[in-house]
Amino acid sequence: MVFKVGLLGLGTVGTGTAKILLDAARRHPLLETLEIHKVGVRSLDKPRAVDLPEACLTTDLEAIVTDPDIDIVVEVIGGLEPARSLILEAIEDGKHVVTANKAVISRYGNEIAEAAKKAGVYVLYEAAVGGGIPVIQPLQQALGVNRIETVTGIINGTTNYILTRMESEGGDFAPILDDAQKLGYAEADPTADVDGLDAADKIAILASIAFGGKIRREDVFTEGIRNVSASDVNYAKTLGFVIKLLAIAKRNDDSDTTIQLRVHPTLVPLNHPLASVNDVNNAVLVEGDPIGRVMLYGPGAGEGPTASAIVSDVMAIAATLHMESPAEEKLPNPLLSNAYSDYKTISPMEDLESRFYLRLMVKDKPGVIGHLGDIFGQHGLSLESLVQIGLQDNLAELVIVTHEVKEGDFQKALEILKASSADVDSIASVLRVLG
Ligand SMILES: NC(=O)C1=CN([C@@H]2O[C@H](COP(=O)(O)OP(=O)(O)OC[C@H]3O[C@@H](n4cnc5c(N)ncnc54)[C@H](OP(=O)(O)O)[C@@H]3O)[C@@H](O)[C@H]2O)C=CC1
Ligand SMILES: N[C@@H](CC=O)C(=O)O
Ligand code: NA
Repeated sequence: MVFKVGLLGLGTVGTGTAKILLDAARRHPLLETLEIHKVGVRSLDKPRAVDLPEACLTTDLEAIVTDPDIDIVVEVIGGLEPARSLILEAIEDGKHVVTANKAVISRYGNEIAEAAKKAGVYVLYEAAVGGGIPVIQPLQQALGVNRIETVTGIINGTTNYILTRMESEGGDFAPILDDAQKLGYAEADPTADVDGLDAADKIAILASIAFGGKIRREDVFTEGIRNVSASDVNYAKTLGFVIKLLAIAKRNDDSDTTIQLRVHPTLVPLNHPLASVNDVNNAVLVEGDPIGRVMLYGPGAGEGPTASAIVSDVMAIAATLHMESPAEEKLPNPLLSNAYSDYKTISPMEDLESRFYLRLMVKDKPGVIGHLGDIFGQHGLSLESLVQIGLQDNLAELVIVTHEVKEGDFQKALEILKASSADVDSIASVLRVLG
């Protein structure tokens, strides 16, 4: 069974989406059931970073959303129009829709949801918030049993990238914004990022899901980062804070219907979990009852991460189509069942490479360190650092960190060390070092 995808847009996100769909190997087997049928763009002459049959490309986007062969429409052209109308037309034509368009979903999500319900199709938008981080689906499903109290997010990659570089390099945001645009993080009009509008779109979407109600987009209090200067960033640092553009949705304690909803630059204490979310990364901190705090963290923008979210939504729809197809009727949902036929081969531990931390007590006499060095050298083991920590009862405590070495070679060297009783009194501890 093959499901056909109509892709509207082949810019940053569209290109990433096409790359995944054209290279399904070693991904979820459902991706093998998906095929790009048509791709809608504005200009046919632009060079493209993906190889698609020329006949695939068209500037006639209406023809894609009404093409009877297409099952799923992916909208990644951005902007309000014609994106909104194309989504509605696709729905009316009985197609499922996947979109990354937070501007459209935050403003017209209710109209779109009504139309989708009437037509009996799905509209999914995981890519619209937090780029590649699964945020929408966890809020709807895995965290759905919780009574959500607060959703606090760093949900604009461009401004987080700018603020992080302002903090690490000093300087104002204009030249750094140029880099964010080149990296494909920023919106076509980066005002939406810098002035907090993009984050406001996203928190409106999250609040609606977290608190189970419609949100009027214009109700989100919004302040961007334009007025945050290099001096503010520096003073904040001196006081033990970092400045982040936070989007906050909070249920008022005494109310089931009233919530707070705002986006503004905020001084975040350095020990807060959101303080270490840097560069283009986003994070959404969810506080709920009974789960407590959960933080969803990862790349919030860019070609690959955003495409990952798009294709995961397409795959979720393919799973439902798969179950509805007459040949497969009564099969379980392929996303909820694991039926693997082959075992994976696990590499033997002795072949794995890692760095090691070693603490040992050695005799305090000349030539010991040279002898240890010989043993390590014979096993291809080079040292990153060696520190003598202290001396007591004629024993010196040495702490060693090795460079990467095969586990098997390290263990052989360790056996010889243990047996070198003339030099080594005892091995106090051996730990593996990450990275
Ligand atoms: N970039 C990112 O990191 C993220 C983006 N998003 C969202 O994804 C969507 C797409 O963003 P992005 O890929 O960055 O945008 P780009 O500007 O890179 O790409 C837009 C694409 O849509 C096509 N297009 C635009 N308008 C029309 C039109 N009227 N008719 C036909 N084709 C059109 C363009 O065609 P052509 O190539 O011919 O110019 C281009 O291929 C937006 O909604 C954005 O908010 C969400 C998360 C992250
Ligand atoms: N411009 C947005 C792109 C993803 O939504 C951002 O910078 O986060
Ligand atoms: Na996401």
